[in-house]
Amino acid sequence: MSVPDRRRRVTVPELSARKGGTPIVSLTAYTTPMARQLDAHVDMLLVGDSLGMVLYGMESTLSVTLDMMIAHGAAVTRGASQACVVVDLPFGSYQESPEVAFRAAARVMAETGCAAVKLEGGVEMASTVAFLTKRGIPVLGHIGLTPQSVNTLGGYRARGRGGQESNAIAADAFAIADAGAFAIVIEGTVEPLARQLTNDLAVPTIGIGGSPACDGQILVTEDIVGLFNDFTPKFVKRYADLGEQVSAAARAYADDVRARRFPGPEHVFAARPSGVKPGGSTTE
Ligand SMILES: Nc1nc(=O)c2c([nH]1)NC[C@@H]1CN(c3ccc(C(=O)N[C@@H](CCC(=O)O)C(=O)O)cc3)CN21
Ligand SMILES: CC(C)C(=O)C(=O)O
Ligand SMILES: [Mg+2]
Repeated sequence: MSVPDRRRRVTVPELSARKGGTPIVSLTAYTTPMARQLDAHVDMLLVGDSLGMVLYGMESTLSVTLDMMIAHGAAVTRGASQACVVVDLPFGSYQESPEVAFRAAARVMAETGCAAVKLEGGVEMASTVAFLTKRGIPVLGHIGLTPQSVNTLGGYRARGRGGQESNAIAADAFAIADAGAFAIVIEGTVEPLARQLTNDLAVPTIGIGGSPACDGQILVTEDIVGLFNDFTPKFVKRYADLGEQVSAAARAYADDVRARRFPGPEHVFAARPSGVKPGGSTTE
């Protein structure tokens, strides 16, 4: 139960085929070094627009641009050779029309080398999901707590409490699945609804504050390793405290410099390199 044995990249159809099987394991990645660390351990890497909040200190995901997603998407595909890489379409790049969405998604696919895009929304986005999938762009759906709608939802609160909201989220899920999404992220949604949708949909569900019943799980990597501490959603489990380790390293380095313990002799370029043969030439 550690590193899956793979030589090649996980494909989108392979993710779809995991419905009801071994849970799909997914994490976010925004950079090459993090992608390299995660690649062997997960089935899918998501370049999430959460990078606006996690890497750039933005208040929400609404200010993230298509150029930012493309730069980080390309960085992640350079660091990953095994996991399926999916890139979020940012707010404003796809909501206007299927044609506008296709233009944005085609840039993402061509300029990052990712395998699929993710977009937020339900019934209102179904025609766009169909437009993209029919033209060769696999789409991962995202319903429930959709952070790009934080202003209409009124905050990052759990969804699906109450019959009307529950029915609306179910309609969203079926609309996106019927439109051809290869899987659907269910975020911040009460367990009974996430469980029912997982049972009723033919495509895999990937939960983030969904439920253990989902066909897979996803979290923001910085949340689980303690590198993002502005807020911690209830659905996050902490696996490491790298933020504390970074602080400790910086503190130790600062102490060393101030006490003149660093740099030591081993960190200094000598005037004459030590590897010179007697009487021989150097490569200087
Ligand atoms: N680092 C990070 N992790 C995420 O999971 C994440 C992002 N950023 N950015 C985009 C969205 C925003 N998300 C969020 C943000 C806050 C809460 C949160 O604080 N939820 C509270 C309840 C808040 C309320 O009731 O108003 C909780 O207890 O979970 C949840 C999800 C999920 N996504
Ligand atoms: C957490 C996931 C689902 C996401 O959309 C993001 O990271 O932006
Ligand atoms: Mg996102």
